[in-house]
Amino acid sequence: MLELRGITAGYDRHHPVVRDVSLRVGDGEAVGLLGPSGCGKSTLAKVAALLHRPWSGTVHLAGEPARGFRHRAPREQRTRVGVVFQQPRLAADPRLTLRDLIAEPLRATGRARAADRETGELAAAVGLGGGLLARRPHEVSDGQLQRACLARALSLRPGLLICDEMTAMLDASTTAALVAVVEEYRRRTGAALLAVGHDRVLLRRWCDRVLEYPVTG
Ligand SMILES: Nc1ncnc2c1ncn2[C@@H]1O[C@H](COP(=O)(O)OP(=O)(O)OP(=O)(O)O)[C@@H](O)[C@H]1O
Repeated sequence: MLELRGITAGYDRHHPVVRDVSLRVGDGEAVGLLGPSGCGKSTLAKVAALLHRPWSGTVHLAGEPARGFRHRAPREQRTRVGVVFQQPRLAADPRLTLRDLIAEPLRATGRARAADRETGELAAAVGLGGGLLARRPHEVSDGQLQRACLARALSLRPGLLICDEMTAMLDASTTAALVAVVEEYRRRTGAALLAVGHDRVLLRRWCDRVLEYPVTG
């Protein structure tokens, strides 16, 4: 589903933060990526989600080479990947209600009717009560906001879900609930998972395979 070959990436021309990394996530497979803080895991996750252009190397999604990154990534490739980041308050637009946050990708892809119908179902699937959907990010807890971000990431039914330290800020019961939602989604759709994090025990329990940074295959 995802193949990264020889990825080198960074933010300042002279200091790559990811150096020649290769990694493969097969169809339906769950791969964990462990590594110390600052080693470049999130940067690699952004490259895999087509949100950051690597300096060199190739990204294949569902067998096709990436045809662009960031705003140049074609929609049909971008929507194959759902991403949930560590800090929902940085990822979520503070002006949107949780309902609009979840519905936005469906509306943006011309499915406004489906958005009206499916937003409640997506919210229920991640354990968000309907009463919370009219609230904005500052009016809910981190756990509730992260549930909304997960519902949004699943809204376009991606074949690959990338969870970049999705549960790092959450307590044990919310972590277990969100992992269960991802598991149920994967069971139903056969989607693949790339889970990035520091929690070795969680990643070992959650994933078919756990890679340690630096990874080469
Ligand atoms: N947008 C950015 N602009 C400049 N430098 C950045 C940017 N994002 C990350 N970096 C730098 O790139 C390096 C790798 O960061 P990255 O977030 O990929 O690491 P990480 O392994 O995910 O860390 P953590 O586990 O702490 O989240 C760090 O030195 C960081 O300061």
